[in-house]
Amino acid sequence: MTAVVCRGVGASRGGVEVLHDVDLEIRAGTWVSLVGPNGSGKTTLLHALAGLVPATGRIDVAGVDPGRARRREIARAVALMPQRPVVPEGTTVRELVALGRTPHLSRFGPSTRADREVVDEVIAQLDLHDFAGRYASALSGGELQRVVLARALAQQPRVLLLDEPTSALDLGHQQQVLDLVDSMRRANELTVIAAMHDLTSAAQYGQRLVLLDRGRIVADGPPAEVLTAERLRDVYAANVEVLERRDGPAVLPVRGDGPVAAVRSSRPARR
Ligand SMILES: Nc1ncnc2c1ncn2[C@@H]1O[C@H](COP(=O)(O)OP(=O)(O)OP(=O)(O)O)[C@@H](O)[C@H]1O
Repeated sequence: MTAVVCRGVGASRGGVEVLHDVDLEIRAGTWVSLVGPNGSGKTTLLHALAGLVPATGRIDVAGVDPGRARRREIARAVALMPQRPVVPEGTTVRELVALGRTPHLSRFGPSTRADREVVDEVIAQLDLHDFAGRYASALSGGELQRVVLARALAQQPRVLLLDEPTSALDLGHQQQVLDLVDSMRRANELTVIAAMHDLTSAAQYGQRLVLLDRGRIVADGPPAEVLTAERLRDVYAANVEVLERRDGPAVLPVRGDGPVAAVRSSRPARR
């Protein structure tokens, strides 16, 4: 089953078109890692999928057109874990996570026991017990990132959009969070689209990598095909070595004498 379709999608920010002619078709239950340099349009694409920025072309996310559907309908299909979460002052961690249930509540109705169980479960899964009663605004960046992921998971979406989900996390929490999302993907046929800067993690968790450059998709396929040293030099202006490993390619930055010097690869570069 197809979970996400984009046909000729474009989007503008501040009056400038920053996303051009994006075509994507994603099967339900797939993890797609969205990669690309700063400003290449990853956040804009995620926001277009979540109906937060207007887009041209056609978008279908779990049967919903995010440009036309009501917020509540969109929020039942898609959850976004934003790069820069906004936390209402005076909200506890538990209250913030419980906000994820809002699209499922009957209008003005109270939460049900099932809603509270979902909240309890994600709090346990993300090890947030000790924080549950604290104000979210008083958490560290990494703690807040886990809380915001918990809110997105409590939403029980069919498509989960993650915008740099581990940027503030230590190594252990990075693995914990990515493994948890992956286990939910497998268990519930959840579709995951994650903008990630760490290309090795992006390749480890994504069955498919979509590489954006200046608002266009320039490569789309299995990680080992997308991540070549030559392509990364072209797109990122970076010196890297791409190592072939059992669980996917690993991208190792190589110190050069200047920008894009001496690019080497452990296998022939492809484009
Ligand atoms: N609110 C805005 N107003 C004007 N321009 C914007 C706005 N938001 C983003 N842009 C511009 O749109 C382009 C795409 O930005 P976007 O945030 O989608 O990139 P990104 O790939 O997510 O970048 P990063 O990796 O740095 O998070 C950039 O040139 C950015 O400066």
